[in-house]
Amino acid sequence: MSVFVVNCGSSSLKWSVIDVASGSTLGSGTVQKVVDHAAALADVLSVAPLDDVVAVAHRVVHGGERFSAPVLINDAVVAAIRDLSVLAPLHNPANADGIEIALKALPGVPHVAIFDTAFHTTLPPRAYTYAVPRAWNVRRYGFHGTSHAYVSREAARVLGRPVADVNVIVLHLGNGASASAVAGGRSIDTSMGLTPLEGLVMGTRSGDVDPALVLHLRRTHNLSTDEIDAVLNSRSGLLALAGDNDMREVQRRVQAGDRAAELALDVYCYRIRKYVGAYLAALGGADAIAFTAGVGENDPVVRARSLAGLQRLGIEIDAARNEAGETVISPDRSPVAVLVIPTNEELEMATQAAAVIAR
Ligand SMILES: Nc1ncnc2c1ncn2[C@@H]1O[C@H](COP(=O)(O)OP(=O)(O)O)[C@@H](O)[C@H]1O
Ligand SMILES: CC(=O)OP(=O)(O)O
Ligand SMILES: [Mg+2]
Repeated sequence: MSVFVVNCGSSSLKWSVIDVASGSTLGSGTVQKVVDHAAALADVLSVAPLDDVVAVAHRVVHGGERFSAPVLINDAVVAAIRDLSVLAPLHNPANADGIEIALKALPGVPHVAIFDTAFHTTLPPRAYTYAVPRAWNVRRYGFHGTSHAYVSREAARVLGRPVADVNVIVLHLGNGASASAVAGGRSIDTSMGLTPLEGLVMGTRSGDVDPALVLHLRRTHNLSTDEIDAVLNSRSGLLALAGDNDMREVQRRVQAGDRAAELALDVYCYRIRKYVGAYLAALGGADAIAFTAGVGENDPVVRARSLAGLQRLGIEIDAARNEAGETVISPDRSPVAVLVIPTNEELEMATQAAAVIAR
């Protein structure tokens, strides 16, 4: 029994076929620079091992107030996902396109939507409430929830303790990046907000800025709302500071003595450190800090710089373990375990989709 997992992004289509019982990947791939989602999916369908597929699991970034758990997809669900595009302009339109195309191509199996926001529906009001008029009906949602859920559970497993007993700070550092504070398996705070723009510095996104920056840009640079949106989401972050959104290239430039790249790296890591401090306080102490996703899993420099100087808080990294990318990169005596845990959003999605169709 396998599940076809689809992550249809704005510029790429990632897919895998996961055998749910064993957790093994029967096939996977990424189509980069997708312009025509229908053509890209048709290509994938011709190579993916779909014989035993019992469901299709679709990643959907924004579930808004409406979706707090995975759902079987029907026309109303697709329409609601499209309606949420204003809150995730980089993600939801492509997610919805992918679903519609896959529904046509694979009409014989149930399709399930898995929402990035779902894991964070446990946030308490004090964490999700912005101090703005209630009538605006805005709040923080949080994203990358599938990854934060999987990695926080894996962290407890590595520590050999029940999920309910451990506090974990998860640092998901991929193209998008977010931190979360997970207490006993429940997300109690996370760095992304109403949209996936808030929080950490990302490849092309600014993360936290003074909200008055937007007003300033409108007034003094005469930029339109759409222009500001495009700059903060697609032309900020590492790309704006270092000239490239890929951390590997930023590191190459740092090595070559590029001062702009050095500052970009410094800003990126310092922002992570501030969130670690905030979440240590929010949790009242953590048992583990887990790095995950492309940068978190592969970049020892970012891991070391983000947590440098935190020995007094019980946080330390063993240089050799960090360089080797071991699972536990803190010294054995360390009160807070620092972990490198490869995320597996595909397995998590497949498992959740299988649970939905079993109901
Ligand atoms: N060896 C590496 N060192 C530093 N950064 C890396 C490395 N490998 C991948 N990355 C970074 O990971 C990012 C992609 O992360 P990933 O989790 O795959 O992203 P996505 O959000 O698309 O799933 C790339 O933009 C790249 O900057
Ligand atoms: C929500 C989000 O930022 O997703 P991604 O990292 O895939 O861009
Ligand atoms: Mg990823």
